[in-house]
Amino acid sequence: MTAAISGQVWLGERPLLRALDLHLQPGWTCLLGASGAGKSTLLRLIAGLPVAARLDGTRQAPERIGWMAQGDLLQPRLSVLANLRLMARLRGETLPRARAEELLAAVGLAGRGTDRPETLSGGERQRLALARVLADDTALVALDEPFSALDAPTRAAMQDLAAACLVGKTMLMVTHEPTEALRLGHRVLLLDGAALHEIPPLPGPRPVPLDDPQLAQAAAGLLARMRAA
Ligand SMILES: Nc1ncnc2c1ncn2[C@@H]1O[C@H](COP(=O)(O)OP(=O)(O)OP(=O)(O)O)[C@@H](O)[C@H]1O
Repeated sequence: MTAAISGQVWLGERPLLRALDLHLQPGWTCLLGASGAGKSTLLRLIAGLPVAARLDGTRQAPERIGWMAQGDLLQPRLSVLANLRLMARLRGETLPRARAEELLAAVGLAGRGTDRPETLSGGERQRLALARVLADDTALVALDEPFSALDAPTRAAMQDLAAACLVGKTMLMVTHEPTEALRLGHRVLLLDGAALHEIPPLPGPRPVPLDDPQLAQAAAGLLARMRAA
């Protein structure tokens, strides 16, 4: 087990989660739910980030956690390479240049090291954000709708790339997209009625191929369940 959180989560007098008992294992756990249900709050609680809500319970998580969100948090004045090496620099460490170049190549950004973030497309910026997560090399990676601003083909490509690059780590990802949750999720959770509900994952390796005949049907079923929630 990489991380765990249990107890109750309260937003003032309103319970966001009543009998929370979540244990995260290596692989992808995808978290869905209606807007305002508390997905980002739960993710941030696990990541140890500030939230408006209060946890009455316990949290167990690694000291350092990777973070990837819709906003890529790139520093506009720094080059691609410098952005990639920034986190290590802030910790007083050095990410060797050869390793940084290797990571850029792994995410399809070979040769872009001296470019500025403004010259990257939305998909390329998220590739760089993924490389930064890989550079951090944390056991747990929290992802808050990281691909939701991307067009459909770029989004699918990022799902494939993230699944390939993050093998062996523990990922908790908030998403609004049932297909994305089912493609990546070894475990799929729906937050509804202040409780987490297990959605049966699809069989086979991750990511589930886009043309898997079971994917569209399962995604339609999950969407219907989300609409009824
Ligand atoms: N800074 C804050 N101050 C007060 N209430 C907040 C704050 N941040 C979130 N909330 C409230 O906490 C509840 C859960 O918010 P949260 O962002 O976790 O939901 P979510 O499921 O991630 O929603 P979405 O899918 O729209 O991002 C919501 O009712 C929201 O209004």
